[in-house]
Amino acid sequence: MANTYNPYDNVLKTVKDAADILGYSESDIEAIKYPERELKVAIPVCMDDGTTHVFEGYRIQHSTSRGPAKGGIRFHPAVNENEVKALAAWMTFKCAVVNIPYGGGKGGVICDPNKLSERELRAITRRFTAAIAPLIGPDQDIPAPDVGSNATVMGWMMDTYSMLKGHCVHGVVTGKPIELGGALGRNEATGRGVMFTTKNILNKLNVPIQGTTVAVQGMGNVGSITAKLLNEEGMKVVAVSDVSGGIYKADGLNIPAIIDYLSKDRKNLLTGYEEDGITRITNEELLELDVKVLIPAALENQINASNADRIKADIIVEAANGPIASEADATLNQKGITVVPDILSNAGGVVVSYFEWVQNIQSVSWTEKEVNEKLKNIMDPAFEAVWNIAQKEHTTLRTGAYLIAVKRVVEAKKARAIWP
Ligand SMILES: NC(=O)C1=CN([C@@H]2O[C@H](COP(=O)(O)OP(=O)(O)OC[C@H]3O[C@@H](n4cnc5c(N)ncnc54)[C@H](O)[C@@H]3O)[C@@H](O)[C@H]2O)C=CC1
Ligand SMILES: O=C(O)CCC(=O)C(=O)O
Repeated sequence: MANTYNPYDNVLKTVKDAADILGYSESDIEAIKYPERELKVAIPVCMDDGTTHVFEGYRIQHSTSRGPAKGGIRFHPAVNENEVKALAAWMTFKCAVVNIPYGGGKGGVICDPNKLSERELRAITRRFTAAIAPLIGPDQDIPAPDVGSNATVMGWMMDTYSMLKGHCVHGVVTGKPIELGGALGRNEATGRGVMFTTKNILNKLNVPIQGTTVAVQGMGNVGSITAKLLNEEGMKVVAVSDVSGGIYKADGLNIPAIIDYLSKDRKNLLTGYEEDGITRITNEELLELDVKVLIPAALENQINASNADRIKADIIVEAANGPIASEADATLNQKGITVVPDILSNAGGVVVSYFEWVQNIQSVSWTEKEVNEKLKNIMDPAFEAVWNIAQKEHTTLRTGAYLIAVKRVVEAKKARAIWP
């Protein structure tokens, strides 16, 4: 990743493009250029070897205009302030485009979970939760899983926060273990939303679902569930990858076998996975494969000025947040590649997080079938609305999504009369 890359600049540029089409003035959008609150914390942890290591963490609330801040917690070595700011802002616009009553926030700790013992990870999580406790809460800011964190981590966060409050607070985090009030279907929700979105775009472009080739970058929560569900729908997943590299098979990979392999290894790495007929490829090669659908489901800035002109997929469904840098968007557009933007295609996770929070607050529980149906009932109309506005305004789907989202956020700010 180039040192000069600042994903927050990407967000601001996209917001400005949409605001210009909407006819908003600089004053109208001034406030959404700045995160409302940023907290940087030091997290001292006693490591297994007895030494003390101080980790750095962040919780940033981009906006609470439409509701409490909402967004995941990332544990990754590349976490930095600009990244968390961008991730928080993307949450604001994601919640707006699917019209759920949240603003946007995000958190992160600079660490590599693959190099930590479970005890060390738990100690980081507990100390981090205590440090950001003044900012979070069911009515203020509700964390959830993101890269490097998961339901187990959310369980530790909920426990730590509840200890500080002196009573059980289910609604402080979502994506929790089912035993602690986690929503059925949350673990699969982001991938399921990506699957709905992929089917929607294929339908719009008159591309058959059966046998259509897909490559998925990243085989974590989002990528692996996406690959699984698309495979079950009859698409041919020919390539997948993770941080250790990728694998390719023209006839289609055995996705259930790959997921089974990954589930047996705590570090979740594809290294060592064997299947007849596979070729090992790099992540760069995966992105440049001649497939119908490319699904980046790992990190930001994977497609940028250095490789955009080599992308051969016809459709890119962004499952990761910010996988395409702004400067690459224009190149992809000129090449006739259709991009379905992150704030729409990966919104399934936060939508089911919203369902989890609603269930927690009301002390009720919905079946997985109910959750999945309600998710589809939000994702499909949101896709349709973005598609329609992009057609009407002759814009990309990304600009279309921001036309809807920016308008909702700006109008909410105006309705609250935040400025005199
Ligand atoms: N977990 C969720 O519910 C949601 C996640 N997202 C986004 O989806 C993306 C993936 O998140 P998760 O699947 O939750 O994370 P995860 O931690 O479960 O998986 C991340 C995957 O990316 C791979 N990876 C890491 N660095 C890589 C690199 N340099 N090149 C290729 N692969 C690499 C990892 O090996 C792993 O397979 C992120 O952008 C996240 O913000 C978006 C919406 C919701
Ligand atoms: O489920 C959530 O609240 C947020 C998930 C997330 O971090 C994201 O959509 O990027």
